[in-house]
Amino acid sequence: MGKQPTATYDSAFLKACRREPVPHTPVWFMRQAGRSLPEYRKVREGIPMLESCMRPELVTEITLQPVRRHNVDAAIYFSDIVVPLKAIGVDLDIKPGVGPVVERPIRSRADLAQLRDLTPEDVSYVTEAIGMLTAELGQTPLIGFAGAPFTLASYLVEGGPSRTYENAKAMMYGDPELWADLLDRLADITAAFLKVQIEAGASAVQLFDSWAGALAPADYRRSVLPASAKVFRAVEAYGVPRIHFGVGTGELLGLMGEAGADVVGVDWRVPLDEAARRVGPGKALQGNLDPTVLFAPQEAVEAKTREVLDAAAQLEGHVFNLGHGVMPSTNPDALTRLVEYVHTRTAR
Ligand SMILES: Cc1c2[nH]c(c1CCC(=O)O)Cc1[nH]c(c(CCC(=O)O)c1C)Cc1[nH]c(c(CCC(=O)O)c1C)Cc1[nH]c(c(C)c1CCC(=O)O)C2
Repeated sequence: MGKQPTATYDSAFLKACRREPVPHTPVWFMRQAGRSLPEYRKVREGIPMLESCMRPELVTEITLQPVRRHNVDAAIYFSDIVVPLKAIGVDLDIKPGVGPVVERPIRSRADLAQLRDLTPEDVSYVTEAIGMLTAELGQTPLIGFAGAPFTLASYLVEGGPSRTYENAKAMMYGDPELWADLLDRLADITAAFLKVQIEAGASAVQLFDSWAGALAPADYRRSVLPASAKVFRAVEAYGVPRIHFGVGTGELLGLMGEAGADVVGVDWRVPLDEAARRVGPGKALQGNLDPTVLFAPQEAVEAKTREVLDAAAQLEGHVFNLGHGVMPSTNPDALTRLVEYVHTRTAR
């Protein structure tokens, strides 16, 4: 990775991603901004989710809220995986309590016409917000992110959230050429969206392939990995760490690393020492406390956290996180205490 002469270069988070020695294990949480915070619910009142993603001042405030409150080692840009799709004109919305809903699902070759390339002008509010954010964040790194081609395709083909991905998988098995073209187009959009964030000042990027765990390894390798690898290759030259995360991906961890990640995110189902064996050398790991542990008393949270840290003891690089996003009903004080506990316990 190239050396970046930036204020964030020597942060514990970026050092851990680069597998260098750290003063303490860095911590951040997926979905650290959002409904678990009363200050978030207050500023979002009456503003639809997608609209709030397009207001740079609001994005800046929401992104900073968990950094102020929890003393986490990184901020994650407040947005959503469907923002770049909305920006190129796909008719979709985020329905409260449901998730992304697409007006005209992509089921045929003609439907691909909904997807054109993304230009920086389509998301000028992202460039503006990241400029404001990095000025405020100083030495705290900002993580940019995007949805991976498969997870985006799952919403576009199904038309909304799904448990089975039956339409997406039917296309993948039944019309592999259309599927490959769809994922390739999504790879270009995703890569362009990550480039905008890196050029605006993001210090790292995370590719969320949240639902890839629904796939068998052979299908992932054949029908999904090439598109995700294209995304990682497209941003390689920037030299910023690339994190690759999915849920239920125990059987895919090696392949998710192979796709081109520097850091592989692990959910709570596979202990980190076993995950390291599956991923192989040369990559850091991120994770992996079960987010529901935060509903248990502090002693139980600490005991489960020690299990994670013990399993991580021999890793080349470890970024502490939950195994998936913070649940909206989580007590935010439990998160603040968790950051403090990990920092104290791992201080070197
Ligand atoms: C699959 C996925 C989506 N969006 C995202 C993913 C991948 C991450 C994951 O695996 O959880 C990514 C995402 N979405 C959001 C963030 C915020 C950044 C952060 O982590 O703090 C991130 C990283 C904000 C959001 N994205 C969404 C919210 C809730 C909307 C609100 O606050 O009104 C937030 C804060 C909406 C959304 N958007 C999506 C879902 C499933 C939902 C939840 C629907 C609901 O329960 O209401 C799609």
